[in-house]
Amino acid sequence: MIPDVPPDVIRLDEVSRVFPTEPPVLALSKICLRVGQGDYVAIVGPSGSGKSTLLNTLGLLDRPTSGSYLLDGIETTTLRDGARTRLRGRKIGFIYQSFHLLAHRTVAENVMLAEVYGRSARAGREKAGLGRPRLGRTDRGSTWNGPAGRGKTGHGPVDAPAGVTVNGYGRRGRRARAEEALEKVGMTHRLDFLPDRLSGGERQRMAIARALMGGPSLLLCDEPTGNLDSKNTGAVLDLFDGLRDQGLTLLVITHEDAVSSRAGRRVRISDGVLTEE
Ligand SMILES: Nc1ncnc2c1ncn2[C@@H]1O[C@H](COP(=O)(O)OP(=O)(O)OP(=O)(O)O)[C@@H](O)[C@H]1O
Repeated sequence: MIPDVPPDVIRLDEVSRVFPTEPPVLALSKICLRVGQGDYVAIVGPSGSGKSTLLNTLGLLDRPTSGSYLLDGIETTTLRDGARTRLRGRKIGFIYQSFHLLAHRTVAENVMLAEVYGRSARAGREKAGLGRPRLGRTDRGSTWNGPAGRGKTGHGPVDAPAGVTVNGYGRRGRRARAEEALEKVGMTHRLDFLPDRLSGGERQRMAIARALMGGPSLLLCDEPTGNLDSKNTGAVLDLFDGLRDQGLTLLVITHEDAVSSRAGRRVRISDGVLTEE
């Protein structure tokens, strides 16, 4: 009998992305890439080589011009926006260099909000045709107001009384899931702190907890240690090792050898062409 082999988490076949500028830019050129469950892959390459375009494509924030992208065995290139957004919400967590935290929300609330708004905020960006996510926009409150909104009273999804559901999720369950995610990153002692009371390393750990909400199978990280000193970089990399050991798949864009040397695999992009190192 043939054993059941799980599909690759990521399978790209001849994926190209051309930006239709004048002249057009070939940002990704016939990229083939297979990444299995629990793989930890560093993406390196010079500025302008296509790293962010690749990450946006993998994160279903951008569509290839041609080629096939299977995520957990699902062909994504032919999915409609709504289906892509739901798939992204279920399977993918994002971590960025700047932590993109809401300044007036506590640690626990920031993490809880990821579950409430994650889908709609990302959908909004995609619909608006915004390539690389710039979450500073959401920090200013434009997108994060979401379907339930937040009046002047501050009464919004996070504040909703226990038992009231927002977007189909109960507040109490959301709080419990946020605490669980924060426990994974060693942040339960800071649940009710505001982000400005946290160190850089703590902020990034909180952002990692936020990315873990919803139980993604894939973490996409864009220079996750770019704002951290070497001690905090080490702590984040230890966390990544632990997540990989639990079966998460990680792809990390990085310029830092300290980071890429911890990954099991390194791929390089030059002028949109990907090669294994
Ligand atoms: N929306 C866009 N329209 C036109 N060209 C674009 C667009 N986004 C990216 N590009 C071009 O595509 C190429 C790849 O860009 P990308 O941002 O993916 O590079 P990168 O490797 O992430 O660079 P960096 O390390 O500086 O962030 C570059 O030549 C860039 O100018």
